[in-house]
Amino acid sequence: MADSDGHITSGMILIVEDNIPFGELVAGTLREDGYQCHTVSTGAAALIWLASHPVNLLLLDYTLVDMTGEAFIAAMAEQGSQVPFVVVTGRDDSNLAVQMIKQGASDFVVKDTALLDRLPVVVSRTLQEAATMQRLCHAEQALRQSELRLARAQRIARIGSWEWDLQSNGLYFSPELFSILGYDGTAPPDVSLEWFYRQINPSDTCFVRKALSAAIESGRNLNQTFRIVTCSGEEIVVASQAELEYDSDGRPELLVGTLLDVTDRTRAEQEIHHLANYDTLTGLPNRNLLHDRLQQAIVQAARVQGSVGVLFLDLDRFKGVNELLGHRAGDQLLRTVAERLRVCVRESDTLARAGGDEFVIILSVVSDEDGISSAASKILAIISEPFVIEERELYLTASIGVAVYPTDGADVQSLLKHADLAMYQAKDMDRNNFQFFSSDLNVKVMERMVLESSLRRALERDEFQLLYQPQVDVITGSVVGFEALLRWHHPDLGTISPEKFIPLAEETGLILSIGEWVLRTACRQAKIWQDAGLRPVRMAVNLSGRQFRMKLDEIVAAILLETGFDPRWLELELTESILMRNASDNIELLQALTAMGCSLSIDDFGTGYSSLAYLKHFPLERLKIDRSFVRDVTTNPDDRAIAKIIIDMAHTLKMEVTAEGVEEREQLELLKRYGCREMQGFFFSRPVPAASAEKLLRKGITF
Ligand SMILES: Nc1nc2c(ncn2[C@@H]2O[C@@H]3COP(=O)(O)O[C@H]4[C@@H](O)[C@H](n5cnc6c(=O)[nH]c(N)nc65)O[C@@H]4COP(=O)(O)O[C@H]3[C@H]2O)c(=O)[nH]1
Repeated sequence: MADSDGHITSGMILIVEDNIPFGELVAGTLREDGYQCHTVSTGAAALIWLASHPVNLLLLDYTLVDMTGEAFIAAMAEQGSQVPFVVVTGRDDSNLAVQMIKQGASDFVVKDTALLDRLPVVVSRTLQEAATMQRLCHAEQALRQSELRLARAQRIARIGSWEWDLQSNGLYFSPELFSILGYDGTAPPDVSLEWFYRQINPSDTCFVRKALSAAIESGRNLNQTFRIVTCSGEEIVVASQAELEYDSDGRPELLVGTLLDVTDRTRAEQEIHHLANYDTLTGLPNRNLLHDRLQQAIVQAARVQGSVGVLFLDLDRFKGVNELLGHRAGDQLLRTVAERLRVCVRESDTLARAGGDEFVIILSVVSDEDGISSAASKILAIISEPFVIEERELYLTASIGVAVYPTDGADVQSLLKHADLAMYQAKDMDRNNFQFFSSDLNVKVMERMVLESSLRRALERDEFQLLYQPQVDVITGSVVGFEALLRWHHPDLGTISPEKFIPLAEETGLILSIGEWVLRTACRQAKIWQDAGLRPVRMAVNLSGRQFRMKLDEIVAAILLETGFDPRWLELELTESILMRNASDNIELLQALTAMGCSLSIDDFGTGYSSLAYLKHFPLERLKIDRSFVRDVTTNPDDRAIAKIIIDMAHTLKMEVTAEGVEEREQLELLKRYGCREMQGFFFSRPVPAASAEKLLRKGITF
């Protein structure tokens, strides 16, 4: 506690005085001022009291009966007591005073007539000084601790720190910074700025110098990454950040910075960049980088009104080589082809592997078609030279399609597509030749050919993805199932809708392998969710007509076995037309599927020509009302009537019913009133990737 003048007027004072009446007199005076006091008459009693009580100040009579003042002070220090003390002595002896202060006394008072008047001031001042000392001590301790913590954190994070005193040009490096520079066991040198510049990779020195000057001139923070050669000769990459501090006149005084070893991170970034942009087999740019380079070439050509030639090369009958000699030989052949092609292109051109046995060459800024023709002829000639693979001589040819910017396309996509189309024409013309794209080509036929050829490769290139659209019980509000919907991410054409490629997949028979992939992926995903402890829900998978005819039950059984998915959660969606085609033959297959435990539903119900009489012969569990009826159900009386009939009919046949394509609350309310309990549509959620579908399943859908 302090009085109005700021004097400390509380605390426990131990008075050591062999003259007991005098000791009590002193205690009484100090008590009047608010202190607590305890009086002892010997040094030994004082030491015992000190050891067991909190004491803020000691008033020590220098001449004790049992020991000298000097011996008492030594004993006090020995027992670890740091209580401040004021010495009271009968003599006014300045030598003694100095000696006492040297021994640690805070003050010195003479036992004379004015003592009792002076004592409260001396006590208060001593307590105040002691409190200040204690605060200082704590602050120093905290500072030391925080410095230690910072040093530890810097050591763990491998962050070095530095300071450059701009006025004296002195440089300070932290121990961690020396350690980054390789001076771990060795003595660090006397650092100077010039010495530091010599540690930097010479190619980077210039910009580091410039960056430091710029930071000082502009006052902006420094943020630079550069290479350093450590004292063991190893090259590392470091990132340095610094900021300027100013003196009281506002002049730059200090540049304070950190330095971090980012070698591992930089290498990982370079590796990721390489993996994302280069083909691992041949080391050539991949499609990703090809797109970037073509874009750059277009921009450059546009600037000078020049042209760009895009050559799309496909090896003829490469598949046969692969099958005959195996994949290892196939890979070796592709690497050799890449090496040969590399020789044919200039530094400014780009040679990329577009996937499989396809390569693309960008001839940037070409003058005319003759230049492109001679490049293409050179390529064909170099490919037709014999290859020796695994001690076998092989002969290969290639077909090349050419598209030219700007005549055949103004952007990356159309140029690649047209070069691809022209390549198909070259293949048609008995291979081993090149063709320029011509807009007279039957584009529709060609486009189909391109689509078909890339569809053939889509599975092996992992270009398919399943999205999942939730099916919701509108009474309870919970997700009761998902419909798996297929997407094709074409590398050039972007995402292609299933409505566009499923018919083609059907015609070409590719739907069998694609459909199997869909079934396997959907079952595997649903099993992953179940294994993760999520509530089991239905997984609905679309089937196409062609799949329906090909031993579907065996395929489904094999996939269920492989994935371990319980068939009672699998629903197979068939369209009306599939069902009604060879209706009687289908019944057997449908029965085999339901015997396995799967359920069946009719998709897009209402759009086909289902015979109601027949419907009841099929082991169907669910009807899905087509979204074309749902769309206008609130406005079109006919659609409303159809929707109502379908719902009633489903119930009569003891079937479940799901409305598809619900986009608005009004549609939901109306269909719910008609007795439709399960719905699906954008109103609840669009089809989403697996991770988002999982979130919907965990958190539910609010509507
Ligand atoms: N306007 C509107 N549309 C909605 C709404 N809710 C859902 N849809 C869309 O409606 C389609 C429902 O699938 P579907 O009738 O089986 O129709 C499917 C199905 O017949 C076929 N399909 C999709 N995936 C596969 C598959 O894996 N195999 C087979 N064979 N066919 C598939 O492609 C069709 C189209 O599929 P998607 O483009 O994914 O289109 C999906 C879905 O995105 C909505 O509220 N409004």
